[in-house]
Amino acid sequence: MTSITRLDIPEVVLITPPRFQDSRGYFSETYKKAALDAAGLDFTFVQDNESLSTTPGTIRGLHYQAPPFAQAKLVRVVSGSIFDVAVDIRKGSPTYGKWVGATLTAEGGEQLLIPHGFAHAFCTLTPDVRVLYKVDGAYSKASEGGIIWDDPDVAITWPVKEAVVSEKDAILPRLKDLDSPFVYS
Ligand SMILES: Cc1cn([C@H]2C[C@H](O)[C@@H](COP(=O)(O)OP(=O)(O)O[C@H]3O[C@H](C)C(=O)[C@H](O)[C@H]3O)O2)c(=O)[nH]c1=O
Repeated sequence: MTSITRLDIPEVVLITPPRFQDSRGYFSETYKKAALDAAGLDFTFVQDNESLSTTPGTIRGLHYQAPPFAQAKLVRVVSGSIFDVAVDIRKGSPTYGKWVGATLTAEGGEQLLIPHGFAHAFCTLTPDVRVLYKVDGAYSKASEGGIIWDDPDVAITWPVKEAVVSEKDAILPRLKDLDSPFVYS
């Protein structure tokens, strides 16, 4: 049975599909639309992404795409482990600016479902981390936005003090300087 747990911001959901172990290893249905639909998680994913981060302490994000190119994401790890984070950036939300996170591991097969209206980032905890994630909207570079990973107002408790980030991510704005394109409803 797939384990489905809503986090403290309940729109963000931790999903752990079962693994069927035998003497060869294991088998797992890593994505099953019917299982998510049965839990009221109605998403139609249109693109699969993969990233490799070689150095522990790499942080990718905090990123989002603005509507009409907003992306929900279903994130999992196939090698290593990450601390995965979602920040609520829906104007008017009771949890605006708040974050939730979960540790996702290749060993455990945990997945995080992040809906529209959230900025997403992860920090790698091991070398050579491969992250796979489904998105329900195609890539739109022109629609990309973000928040700096160590925004003191968001105050994410990252497992690292110094991070490896891209040049693009190093100059992302603070939440207080962002006019979020998302509205809570
Ligand atoms: C996201 C994306 C990127 N690209 C190209 C654009 C660049 O030439 C190259 C690296 O892109 P970027 O530096 O934005 O990759 P990440 O820093 O891993 O960005 C991702 O990191 C955080 C965790 C996210 O949640 C988003 O999915 C995404 O923003 O891949 C594509 O061709 N298609 C895509 O969907």
